[in-house]
Amino acid sequence: MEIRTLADDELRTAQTLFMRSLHRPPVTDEQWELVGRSFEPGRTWGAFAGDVLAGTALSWASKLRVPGGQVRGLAAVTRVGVRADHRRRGVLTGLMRAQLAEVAARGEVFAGLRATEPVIYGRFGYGVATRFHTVTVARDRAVFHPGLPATGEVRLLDTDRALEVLPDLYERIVRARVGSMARPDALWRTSFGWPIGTGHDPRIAVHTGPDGDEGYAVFAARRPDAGNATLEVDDLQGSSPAAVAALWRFLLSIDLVDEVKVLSRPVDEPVEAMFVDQRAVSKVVPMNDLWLRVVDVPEALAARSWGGPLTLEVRDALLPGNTGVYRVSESGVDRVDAEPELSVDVDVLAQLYFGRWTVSALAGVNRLRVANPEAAARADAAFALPATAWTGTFF
Ligand SMILES: CC(=O)SCCNC(=O)CCNC(=O)[C@H](O)C(C)(C)COP(=O)(O)OP(=O)(O)OC[C@H]1O[C@@H](n2cnc3c(N)ncnc32)[C@H](O)[C@@H]1OP(=O)(O)O
Repeated sequence: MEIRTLADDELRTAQTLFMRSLHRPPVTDEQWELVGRSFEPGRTWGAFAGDVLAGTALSWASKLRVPGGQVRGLAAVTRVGVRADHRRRGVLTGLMRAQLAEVAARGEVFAGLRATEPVIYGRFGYGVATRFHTVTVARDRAVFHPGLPATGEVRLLDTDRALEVLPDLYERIVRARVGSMARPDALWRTSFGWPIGTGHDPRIAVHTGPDGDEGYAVFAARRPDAGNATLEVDDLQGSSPAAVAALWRFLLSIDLVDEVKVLSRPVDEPVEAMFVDQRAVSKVVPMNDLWLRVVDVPEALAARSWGGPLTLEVRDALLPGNTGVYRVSESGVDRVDAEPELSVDVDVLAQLYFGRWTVSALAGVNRLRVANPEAAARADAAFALPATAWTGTFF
């Protein structure tokens, strides 16, 4: 099997392979006009069995905001697929190894992805780092609490104008949010259900408050055969609770709608508390958000804030340069020759990094090793975050 980055004239074959692997038809010529521009140079991998392209994976250059507020390079991995007649022969394994080496060579500290199936990526060192809630509100019960902020105005934008407004607005909104990622241009253009023949017809609402644009929602109506529609909101972002509330007010004011379903909200957002009758929130479904791979362990440890000192061992079979014992604290990170208080595999580090789990919780199910109960408490304090992380971007 030969594994190498693809040339420009091989990208459409790779796109077709990926679409087929998700049981979707190849892109049309018209769609390719758009999709063809969403590959970043030198970042699309192919695995060849003889002349046949058997598998592919790509990444986009992005950035991730870590605990404490610093940002570091993130390879946003997507369009992973292996031909149905070449599965379970190590094609993905070869692609993942090559891609991780590439990401490390680029100096990107993290790789991240959204997984179709949770069993695929743990073996390559990825772990679920953040979670989100899909929230559905029934319109007939949705009476807002009288104290809920009601500020500003909402206007609808067409797609072209939205592509000018939303990228900057998004970057401003997430500036303070730990776990958020920068959205590559390709993502805005292709992965947002923009009308590229999917039958999806998204509309865009922007909220303006006293200081200008403060939030937006991208939504589309799914109409059942009989009755009113469900408004499916693919993306809702606001710079403050007031901006988010204003967008909920707008979405729930739209006629011929039974319910509003927002795909991704932070797990600690008090949506129920917006309503007089909290049963207005008819469904909350917890989901995996970002699958994280720490590619450069010392840099990732140095970039984030710590709630206390800790001696931590990390084991990484695929990128063995990461394996070692680290002393972390607010004043920095050193490799040390010492007995660790906590030992983790690199996929477990990903699950601790943004506070998805506590060390004590994972010790209870043997996903890591702590030297003693006091060490578990110290490690909990070291990893603790003041606020829940949320990524909230699909790619
Ligand atoms: C970020 C994204 O783009 S997510 C999209 C991922 N793509 C898809 O889901 C499309 C459909 N699926 C596929 O194309 C392929 O089945 C892939 C990419 C998931 C796996 O590719 P393969 O080349 O078959 O994987 P590979 O042979 O390297 O498997 C490595 C190991 O993972 C296991 N594995 C891989 N996929 C799965 C799965 N879906 N379920 C269970 N085990 C799996 C294999 O059994 C193998 O384990 P083993 O070495 O113990 O036997």
